[in-house]
Amino acid sequence: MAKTTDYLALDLGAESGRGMLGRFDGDRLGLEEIHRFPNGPVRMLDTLYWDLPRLFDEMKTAIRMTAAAKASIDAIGVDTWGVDFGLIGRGDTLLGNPVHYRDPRTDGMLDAAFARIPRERIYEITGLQFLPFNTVYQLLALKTAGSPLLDVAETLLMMPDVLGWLLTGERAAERTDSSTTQLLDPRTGEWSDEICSALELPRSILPRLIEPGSELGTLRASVVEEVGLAKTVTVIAPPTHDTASAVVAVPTASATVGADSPPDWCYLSSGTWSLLGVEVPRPVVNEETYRYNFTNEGGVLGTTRLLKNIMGLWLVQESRRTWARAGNDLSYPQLMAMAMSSAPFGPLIDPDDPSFLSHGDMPARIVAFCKKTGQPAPESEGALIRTCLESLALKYRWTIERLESICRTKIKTIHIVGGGSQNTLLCQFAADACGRPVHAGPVEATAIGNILMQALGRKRIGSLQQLRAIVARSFPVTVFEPQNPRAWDDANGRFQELVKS
Ligand SMILES: C[C@H](O)[C@H](O)[C@@H](O)C(=O)CO
Repeated sequence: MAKTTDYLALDLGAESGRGMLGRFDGDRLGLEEIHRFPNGPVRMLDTLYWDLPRLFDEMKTAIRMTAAAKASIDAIGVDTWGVDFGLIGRGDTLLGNPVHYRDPRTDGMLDAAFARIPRERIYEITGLQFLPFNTVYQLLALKTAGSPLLDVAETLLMMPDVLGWLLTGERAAERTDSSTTQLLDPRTGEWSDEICSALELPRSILPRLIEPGSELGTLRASVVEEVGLAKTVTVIAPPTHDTASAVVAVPTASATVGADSPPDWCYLSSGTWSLLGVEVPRPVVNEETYRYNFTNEGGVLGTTRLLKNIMGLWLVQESRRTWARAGNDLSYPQLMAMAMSSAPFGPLIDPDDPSFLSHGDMPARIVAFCKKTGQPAPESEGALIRTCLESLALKYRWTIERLESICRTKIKTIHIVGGGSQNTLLCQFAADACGRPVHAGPVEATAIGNILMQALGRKRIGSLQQLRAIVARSFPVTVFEPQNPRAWDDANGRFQELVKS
């Protein structure tokens, strides 16, 4: 009888966090949700912050509940969304709460950076897509505002690394999340001195880099006591960028590590954001990836995630919040049913129009976009949600066609993983718009990738391929076959005009 080992994943997303207990018997993984908690910004004065003390407390609650469930945890791993960070000062002082990436402090910082080092040069070094909230522009905003924090900071720690430090006392930067900073050179694998000096950012605060799957440390004695554990537990740094953990858990049989043939599958990590890309054996940085603003984020075992950020279900989440604030509180199932029964192929939007990025009245912005592009506005909540989902599906097609051109390949299968893989309407639209089968699942891909990379780090799994076979044996996948291609081809013609303009 194979030995069963327990691992705890603390998986924090922009909308919610969870403690997931994974039971691995060497062949299959069982998953149990121990604790789920909401997440979201806290506005103080004019800044949007993350509520770090509450998030850490929720993580301790998850560990306490796991201990109470008598699970003998072999290791714990923390993952979160990318780009955001905390600053640590002398004597292990946390210098304030991390700021939320949708905070407008980075407005104008891209241009401010390009005035000091050419846009092309930043891309040449980092291979990272230009997004206003990349860590480098958040640091430049602090510098430009003359914030005292940069003067007294000893160490910058990305969100998962801050939480790892609070658990263990160790300061280190796990590579996958560090790759979302636009300060890392994926070829040298090191922080870029050139970008730091061009922007006059303190290179010294960037900590040592560690690989996904490596040991970070053990729980502090004070944490062990507070959560009621009998003994300390090892903390492994999984792929701490949630998207990286999700990509690990894609149940594909195709190998990348050591493969010379280009990928014939793509992944879409679907949630607040839609992260659509392919797994490649090395960074792809060229004129085409630059023109279409593709990114090279760090993967596991030497792989690279060549992908694009697409605005995602944030469009639906923020519309729902706007209507709820106005007293029209509609649930997601209600909104999906209303969208389903709305007329197909009404107005379309470019989901990545900058006007959709920050918090606020999303329905009004979508109506404004339609007016600006000479289209009638959606006439109901259902029609507006349908506009969002159809437009997302068409942006997936736009992205896949460019990935095929960049990688000289044909993508045969779309793997949709994460919470958004439960959105059957969007999964079907994605299959239809892209004319390729969608394999949806697993839902908890991030926690699964986090847990199985802990097991790999503990030498209980020998390869990424073996890991993915375990996922395929342990979790269901729903297949959506493409339908109605003609109608989507017509809509795609309209959409291409929109994204061009
Ligand atoms: C800012 C986003 O959080 C980031 O680009 C994305 O990769 C992510 O982390 C999604 O959870």
